[in-house]
Amino acid sequence: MGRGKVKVNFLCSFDVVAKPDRVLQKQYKGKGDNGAATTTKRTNEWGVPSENPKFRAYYEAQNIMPAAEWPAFINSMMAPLPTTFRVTGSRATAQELNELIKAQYLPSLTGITFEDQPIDPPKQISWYPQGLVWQLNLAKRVLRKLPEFRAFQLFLVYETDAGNISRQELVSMIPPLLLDVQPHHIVMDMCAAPGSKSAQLIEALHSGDAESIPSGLLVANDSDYKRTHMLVHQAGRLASPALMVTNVDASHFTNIKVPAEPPNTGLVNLKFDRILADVPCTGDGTLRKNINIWRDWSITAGNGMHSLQLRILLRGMKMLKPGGLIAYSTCSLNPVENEAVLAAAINQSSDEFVLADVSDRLPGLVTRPGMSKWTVAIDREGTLKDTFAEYEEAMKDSTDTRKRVLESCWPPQDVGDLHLERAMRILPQDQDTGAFFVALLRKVAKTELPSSTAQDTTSQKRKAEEELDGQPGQKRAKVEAEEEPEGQTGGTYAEQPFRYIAEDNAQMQEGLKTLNLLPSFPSNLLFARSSKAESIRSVYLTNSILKTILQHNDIAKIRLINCGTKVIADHGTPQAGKAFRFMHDGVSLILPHIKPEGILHASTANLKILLASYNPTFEEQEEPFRTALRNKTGTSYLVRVEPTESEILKQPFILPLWRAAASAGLLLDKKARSALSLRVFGEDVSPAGKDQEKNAKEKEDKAEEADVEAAVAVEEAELADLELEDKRVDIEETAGPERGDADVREETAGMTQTEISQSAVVQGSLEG
Ligand SMILES: C[S@@+](CC[C@H](N)C(=O)[O-])C[C@H]1O[C@@H](n2cnc3c(N)ncnc32)[C@H](O)[C@@H]1O
Repeated sequence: MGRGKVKVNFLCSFDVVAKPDRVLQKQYKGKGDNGAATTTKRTNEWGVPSENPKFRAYYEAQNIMPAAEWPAFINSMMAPLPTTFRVTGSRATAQELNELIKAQYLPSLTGITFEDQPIDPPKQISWYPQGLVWQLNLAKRVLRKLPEFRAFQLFLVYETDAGNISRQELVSMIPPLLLDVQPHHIVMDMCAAPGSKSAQLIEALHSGDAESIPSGLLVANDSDYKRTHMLVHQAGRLASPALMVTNVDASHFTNIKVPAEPPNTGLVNLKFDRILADVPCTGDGTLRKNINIWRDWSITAGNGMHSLQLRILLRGMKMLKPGGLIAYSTCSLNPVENEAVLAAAINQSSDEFVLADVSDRLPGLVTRPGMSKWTVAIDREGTLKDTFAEYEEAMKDSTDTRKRVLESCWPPQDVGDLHLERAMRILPQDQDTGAFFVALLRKVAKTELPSSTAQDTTSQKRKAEEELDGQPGQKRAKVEAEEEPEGQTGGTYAEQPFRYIAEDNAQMQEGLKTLNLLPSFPSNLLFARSSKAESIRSVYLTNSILKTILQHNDIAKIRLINCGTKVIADHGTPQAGKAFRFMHDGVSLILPHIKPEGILHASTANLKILLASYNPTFEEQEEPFRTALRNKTGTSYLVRVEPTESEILKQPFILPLWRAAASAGLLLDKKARSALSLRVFGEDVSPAGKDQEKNAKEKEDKAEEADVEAAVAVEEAELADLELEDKRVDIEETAGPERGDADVREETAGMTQTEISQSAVVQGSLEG
């Protein structure tokens, strides 16, 4: 149901239903921090009412925290969320950027005050590995007024645009960390868009040697077609030959086929080492940024999400290898979307799954244990039932044929055995974050299973499947269908084909020769996206498992949207023939396979010239780079710059270069160019940066002109006033004092000339 359609009158009183039903029966008047009733409506900084009586009553009934903590909880939920950002990329470059933040920006952001209040500098998050995450808690209004913070903000914007920094909610960073992904892991992100967690998972896959291609894989899936394209954009920043993006309903994720391990033959279903099920949810943990939830929150919405969440988790569990890990997470506080889903999934899994104890994994992160007791709202009025039996009893005479609440929404009888306390709920007041829920399930190896388990579970499983389907008669067919689910999304699949390029393809061979690539370059792993085999424009590189998958699966069935990294593109013309050039995204993949003559060496002075204009001539460059450029005959090279003068920047920059007859330019998009310039030279020397500066200068000049005009206007007005005063003096001498120039002078005392001018302009515009 779209959020916009939820209609909740949050000032209504709840119906009082006769006992023994427990009903949320408060006539809500709002509660002050001391719990006393008050009629004041809370509003947050946006002026939006930020209390919802049903929300509070429901969660008070759930006991999600001790009653004494409600004031702190509500206060946190009403406050704007601090900005958190994560330094991304390969280990060495991320560490370097982090050092830059510490050495170059942090000192200037420390010890600052605003209106006599101390301003906190960005804070490094202790529990995030290598300290790569920072939290900044500063109102925009204040930020705008502090030049040091504005400079830092500019740096963040540039590096974010260039894909080196990712703004991401702090709590959302937890599930990928718990999964502990290694470069050889086969990983799936079932509900991946917009992709911040996928980006973390890709980084983990690439956590080995920066230049080596991971042997593992990330399948990043989302059922929403448009959102998969957001995902491509986000993951594209961390372009990986081990990434594929798909667009299916995760609860029916189609089995991906791969050849069986020898000596077996034929195809088998690909099984995963790690799966993330960051499922769709009601999202009430995101109240701090999605303020409309205060108004739209519905007491039964969680029940509505439960079934899909459970089906997605169960499908993930089925695709996991024994010994593998699956993280389940939501940004909802509701136990029906959290503990209830976990309990039902564990109980339907033949003792194959256990909740992992991850309490010591992220030292410093404050979490609350998962709950083993909760209650379920069975109608919009907020009638609560503690057990399914009570619910059935209440419903026995009901003629209401609408969808019933599933039994799995309630705690199961064996809830005490499931170790739900190992799940983690994160509350906003603990570390100034959004609210979140996460748990890690481990699929036990077959050898760990008790022998009796297999039989007991078939009947349990049937019952659960029957419940999820809602129609006992249809149970069989559905169970069979689940063995070989069809990917479902609705909508046709009309993506360009993914066509691997034959190794003897003459165009490709010719093109590769001009690029100075070594025979070790995996040209067998290159594909082009086009319906015609002969049309090769953009060339993508994948790893071998991705190639195997593409060769053995119907890509329309897995609804493949994107995969691999664009490494080379053709910029030739039909007349001149192919002219391949390197793409920035693929440089680290090319580097191990390029001959020394394919790399040009440049100084930071050369780099500055390359950044400052798109195609500087050879003549503009300093030696020895100028001669090196002159002596080359090809068009596509990598340029290596050692930032030797820098204390912090130690990693060489390797950038793609296009060499024309008398000029050579970097193949970098505007944003990457600006970010690199700011990072190395402390200013944006790029053409875009200059334009921006020019625009800013023009604005300043205009403002100055306006100031001058206004000053002239003030002078003229003053002259007029003087004339007036002269006249007034004449009159006063006969008629006594009036509000005159002295009052104006008093009002403007202490104002600068510009302020006076501005006040004149404002005054003018008000009047005029
Ligand atoms: C909580 S968001 C995921 C956020 C994402 N993991 C991230 O960190 O950027 C849930 C996602 O699930 C997707 N979704 C909803 N129903 C789905 C389904 N049946 N199968 C797969 N994805 C689904 C939504 O389109 C949405 O993008």
